[in-house]
Amino acid sequence: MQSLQEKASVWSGVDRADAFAIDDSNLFEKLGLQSFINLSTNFYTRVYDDEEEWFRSIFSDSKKEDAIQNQYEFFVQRMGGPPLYSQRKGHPALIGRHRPFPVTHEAAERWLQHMQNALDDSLDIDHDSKIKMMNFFRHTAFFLVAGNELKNQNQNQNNQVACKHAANKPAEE
Ligand code: HEM
Repeated sequence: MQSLQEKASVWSGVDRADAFAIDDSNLFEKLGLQSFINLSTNFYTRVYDDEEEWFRSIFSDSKKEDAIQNQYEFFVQRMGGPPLYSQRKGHPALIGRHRPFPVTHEAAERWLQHMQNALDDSLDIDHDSKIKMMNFFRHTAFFLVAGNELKNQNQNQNNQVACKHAANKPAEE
């Protein structure tokens, strides 16, 4: 049986090495906190303004400011910065935390389109970092789609899947 990681690679078209090239250097040190805040603010402004109700409604139980903070704190800690997310909320457990949401192939593509547009707007992020981030986002998005399909196959399964998507990278590296 294909693992979630293998499905993520096939569906996203991004292999593991490219997905985790975010670990080849410390993107937090390179870009700084404000770039991550700007990116998540731009991204979620697009999401909450989406003309497609089916997509917008996935986020309707969350306050925009909370969603922005959750996202940039996770990105910061995953890309070499301090563990802001885990200090506040514990392990990211991305599959488990996305359990309530319909993370379909279609939703992943729309999420990624908003993120691509937000990155295109980001003058404070260099081209190489954008490519690395987008590969990580794309692979992770389809990792979540694979987790969503597993959930649908077995509603009672415990989805605590340990994975490199959520591993902390020490700030001093
Ligand atoms: C594939 C399409 C995706 C959909 C439909 C989706 C949907 C959602 C929704 C509805 C939330 C709740 C908003 C909040 O209260 O924070 C959320 C949270 C979150 N998402 Fe996603 N997401 C997707 C992809 C991703 C990807 C690719 C990542 C990481 C690279 C990610 C990381 C997170 C994080 C860290 C949170 C905060 C979780 C929490 O603290 O509860 N998501 N997502």
